Amino acid sequence: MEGRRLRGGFTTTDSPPLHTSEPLRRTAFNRLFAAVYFSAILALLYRHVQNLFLLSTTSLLSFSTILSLFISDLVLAFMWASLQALRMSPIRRKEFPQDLKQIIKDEDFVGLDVFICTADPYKEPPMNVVNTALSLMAYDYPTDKISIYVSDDGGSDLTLFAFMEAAEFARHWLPFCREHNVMERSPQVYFESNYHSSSPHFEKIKIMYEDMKMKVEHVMDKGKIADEYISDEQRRQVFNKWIKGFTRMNHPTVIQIMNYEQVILDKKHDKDNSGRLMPNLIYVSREKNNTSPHHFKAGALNVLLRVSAVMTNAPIILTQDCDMYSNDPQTLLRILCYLSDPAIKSNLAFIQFPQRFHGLNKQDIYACEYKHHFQVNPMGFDGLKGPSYIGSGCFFHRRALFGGPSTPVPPEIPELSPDHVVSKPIQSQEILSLAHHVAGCNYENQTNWGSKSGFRYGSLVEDYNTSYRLHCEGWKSLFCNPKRAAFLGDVPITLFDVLSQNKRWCIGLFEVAFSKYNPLIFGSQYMGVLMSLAYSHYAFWPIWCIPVIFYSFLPQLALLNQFSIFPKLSEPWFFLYVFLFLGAYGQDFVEFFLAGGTVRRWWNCQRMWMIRGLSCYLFGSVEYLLKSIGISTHGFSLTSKALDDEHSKRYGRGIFEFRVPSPLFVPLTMAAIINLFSFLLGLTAFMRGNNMEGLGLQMILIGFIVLNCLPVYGAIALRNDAGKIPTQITIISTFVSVAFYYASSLCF
Ligand SMILES: O=c1ccn([C@@H]2O[C@H](COP(=O)(O)OP(=O)(O)O[C@H]3O[C@H](CO)[C@@H](O)[C@H](O)[C@H]3O)[C@@H](O)[C@H]2O)c(=O)[nH]1
Ligand SMILES: [Mn+2]
Repeated sequence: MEGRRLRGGFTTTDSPPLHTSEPLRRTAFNRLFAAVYFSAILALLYRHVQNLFLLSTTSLLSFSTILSLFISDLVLAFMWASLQALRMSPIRRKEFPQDLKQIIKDEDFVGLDVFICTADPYKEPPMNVVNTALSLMAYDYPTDKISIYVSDDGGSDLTLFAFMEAAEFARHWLPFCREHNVMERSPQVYFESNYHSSSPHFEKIKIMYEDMKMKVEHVMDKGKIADEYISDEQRRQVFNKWIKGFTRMNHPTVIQIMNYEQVILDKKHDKDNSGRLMPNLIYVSREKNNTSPHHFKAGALNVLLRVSAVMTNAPIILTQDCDMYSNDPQTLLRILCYLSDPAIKSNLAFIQFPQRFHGLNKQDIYACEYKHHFQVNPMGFDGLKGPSYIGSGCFFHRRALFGGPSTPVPPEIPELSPDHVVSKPIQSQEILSLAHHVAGCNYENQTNWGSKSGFRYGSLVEDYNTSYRLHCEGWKSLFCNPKRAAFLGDVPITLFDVLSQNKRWCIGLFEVAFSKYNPLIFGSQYMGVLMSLAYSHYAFWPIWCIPVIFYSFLPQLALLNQFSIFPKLSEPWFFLYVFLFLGAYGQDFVEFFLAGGTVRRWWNCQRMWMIRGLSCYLFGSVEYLLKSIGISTHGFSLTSKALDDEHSKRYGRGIFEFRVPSPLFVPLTMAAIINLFSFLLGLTAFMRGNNMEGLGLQMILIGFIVLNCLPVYGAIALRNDAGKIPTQITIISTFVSVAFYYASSLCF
């Protein structure tokens, strides 16, 4: 494959290619560097083993110190080695949607069912969810081929109300976008952008939008729908379903097909104000009760999979988080470039777009862009069997969710089969009652849902888990990363939210790592060594906490006791350490930079890696452990997408927001304190002219960590705003640090 430009998407020999792929130029370097770096790792491990067993003067203390460093370095080595799988054959793809029209006709465009998940109207404001839906409805695509399904796990009449209003607005918004060739199809983004249309329609549509927004926000403020907003008997009947005892965890199924003119039209699609057909818009809140497991987002997606099968059964499905609006109306044309290529279509499970975000601050202080995870590593996966699914911005072949390419798993009723043709209008009674039936909370009992078909259960990272299992079944996937982001979403803007989100991922990843489907053992039999290594890299993500914690405390406590644990500056081994450090950080930087990153953002990214190591990787591992012995039951802690003015301002200025008195911050605060004190002590010893040769490497490491902790010092001592580290966290951390110091001085 190397060196050759792969062309695909031909239907006749002289038509232009619809997509190409080429290997990244750095591939050869990556392989060479991996060989060199691997030798260096072996040398380091050799040194540890030698120290462990061959030194005659080994005391218990130095033995356990060396052992700790050895374990840490083994973990680092494993994480490094598994990552190399993604550096072996990365590729970059390009598609040419402008040539599509020459090859396929409008009527050949495939049907698309869009799934949008939302789960809490207060953490995920309905106006945002509505904007996401509107942006997707307004794709440049035959509108009658699109159906939007909204899953509301919050079971909220407020969200439903917002969608009823949105349906009204959509009748005007869609033709407006077409006529004015609007690029920003999320109305919120469009009206906020500096662009001002001279069209008389502009003011009119803006007023309509503001009017809708005002109504929805009013309803949100009041927490209920005022009578004056219930315009007719039909709406009243819908909202009457929210009777006393209807809670988000306990309620019957609500399925509401939006009709754009508030009259039921017995046909497949409604029309917009210019007479064009409108996409279907369907609100689904699945049945819930306190006794049946609902499997969080995976459960919600499986309900949509079934409800949509009964109603429209489009062969392509787009899964979308409620904050991820469409930023490019042409995205569907891009995916058609792949779908129309018979050479890749047959075993292609999904096409994944990267998650990209709006509203990141300039330096991305919490490294929420996840550039490696969402943009760099998927290219590495793409050169193997394809990227993993990341929950949003992913186009599935419906068929891929029903067994392997050559081993189909038929659903329990024929109406759910991917080949089933829907012949009745979606408003018909039979369709509606079947849809309610398949959305019931006991429907999945004794079926393959969540195990052999649909989105897979058993992990809080249902996305990772599902694609892993699909790849094991023999499916492939591909990564599509156009210059203009296809989707843009929200990022959490407080450190606590970021770390809680990461903690959930850690628990979910461990749930896969320590299941019978462990990617190293099970995965390697079905996907090959490289894919299995790549998936393992993520499955074992939380074990980063082992080296991060050891390296944040051990050399520091040793230095406080004048104890040397690394080679002297004059020894050749010193250069090995320097090479290993610079090599890993250097390569990481180059990849980040080549993917369009800045130096500051990279710096923050490596800082966040350290912070995560000292918080969520550790707490996630502990929580996973407690969960597996039945002590805690961790649910899906939703990431808040609601913006608070004061937070937003500080975030915009790049200031860390701690605020919450959470134990998550204790190890980090301790590391900051201990590193600072050991650094100061080392510095004074150096000024006094003590011989520091044996402690040189320790000082360099500590200096690096202190630099990384600068925002933490500010948040402990120099700030007075509400976002600083809460005083009790500082006090606890100081006490524990002092205790650590005393304990260490007894040992060293
Ligand atoms: O019981 C639930 C819980 C969550 N969600 C939805 O799942 C989506 C993701 O939740 P969010 O709180 O935004 O989590 P993130 O950590 O930001 O999401 C990332 O990680 C998740 C796995 O943990 C993936 O599902 C997401 O697609 C991916 O963007 C949202 O649309 C939620 O409404 C549900 O529908 N039901
Ligand atoms: Mn999210």
